[in-house]
Amino acid sequence: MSLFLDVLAGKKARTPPPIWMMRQAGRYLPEYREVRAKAGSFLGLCGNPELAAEVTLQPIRRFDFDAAIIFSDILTVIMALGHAVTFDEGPKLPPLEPHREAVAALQRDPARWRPVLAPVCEALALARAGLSHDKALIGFAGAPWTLATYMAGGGNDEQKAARLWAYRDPESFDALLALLVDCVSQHLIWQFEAGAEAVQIFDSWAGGLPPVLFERCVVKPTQAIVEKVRAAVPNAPIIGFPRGTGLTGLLDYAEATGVDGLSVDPAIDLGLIAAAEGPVLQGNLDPLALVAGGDALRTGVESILKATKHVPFIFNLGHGILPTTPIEHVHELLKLVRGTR
Ligand SMILES: Cc1c2[nH]c(c1CCC(=O)O)Cc1[nH]c(c(CCC(=O)O)c1C)Cc1[nH]c(c(CCC(=O)O)c1C)Cc1[nH]c(c(C)c1CCC(=O)O)C2
Repeated sequence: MSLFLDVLAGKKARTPPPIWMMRQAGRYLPEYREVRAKAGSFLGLCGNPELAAEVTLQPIRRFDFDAAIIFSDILTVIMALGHAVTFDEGPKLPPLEPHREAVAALQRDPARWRPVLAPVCEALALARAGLSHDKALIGFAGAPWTLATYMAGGGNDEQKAARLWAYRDPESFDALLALLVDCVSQHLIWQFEAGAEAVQIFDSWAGGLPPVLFERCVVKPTQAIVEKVRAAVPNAPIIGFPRGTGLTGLLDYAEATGVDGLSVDPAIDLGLIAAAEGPVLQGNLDPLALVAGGDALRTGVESILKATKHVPFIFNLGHGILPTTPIEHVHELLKLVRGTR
């Protein structure tokens, strides 16, 4: 079994810990930029299984990370529901009308989701075939709340449109979340069937919600996904990443959803959360400390390793790697985490 899966199964602390990075296939790598140019567009790259598998493997070849994450995007699920998604310096979606009719018009037949999501599964099979057995392959999906924030009209604006919709018309917003729970669960199950050995659920906009909305829109839908996926794939290893929730939100989420792993954002004191009995921890270096390098990187890594010395732990960033990250800093990070290995 790979070091990553062994630790995620909660067996024990390992020194050095397994390491991978969110968004590890991306624009900071020249070989990624080359394939991306060949594909023509980001969505073209996501929809081409050979090229998607190739960029999935690039960071493993270059850095020998312990896990590969399949190259795709969380917004593919929205496309499977029949809602338009384009990318132009970030995602651009026409806002879904906050009414029952608009939700009812979305595609709810799994047979119609399948052709849109199949390239992800084909890429997973190709990537798994290209990985050695000591490396794990991670699938992923966006969480219903974060996907709904993009559908309602933008994520990075305190999620105003989605929050207003959730307050003003709870019935249709909950129907949207329920549909997203079904499609995300099915997508994750298909990914396991195609060769994923663990999955991560990205809830990038889980932070800043009042407790009632956090419970209703983040915790409950994620709990339902974990249940559905485990019903189809017994013991499926699942990592949750509810970003920006603070310590108590994170602990509530972990306990209620039953995820195996918790990806922790940079604002959380890992020492405090390591002291609480909970899921396997993953995280949480500030991506900007990796951009900066030097002392910021060294002290950041040291404090994370010290805080997690006695608990099962997976080293990662606290959010995705930034396109401006110097490649030498990633090598330096690996040296700091792995010593001379
Ligand atoms: C919110 C979100 C999205 N996508 C994702 C999230 C959740 C994580 C997070 O909070 O960052 C998740 C994601 N996006 C991508 C992956 C691939 C796997 C990985 O390496 O982690 C994953 C796991 C590729 C990508 N997704 C995107 C890129 C850049 C596209 C390019 O090559 O031009 C990549 C490599 C585009 C994307 N996709 C999305 C945005 C906001 C953007 C634009 C921002 C940006 O350009 O970095 C939506």
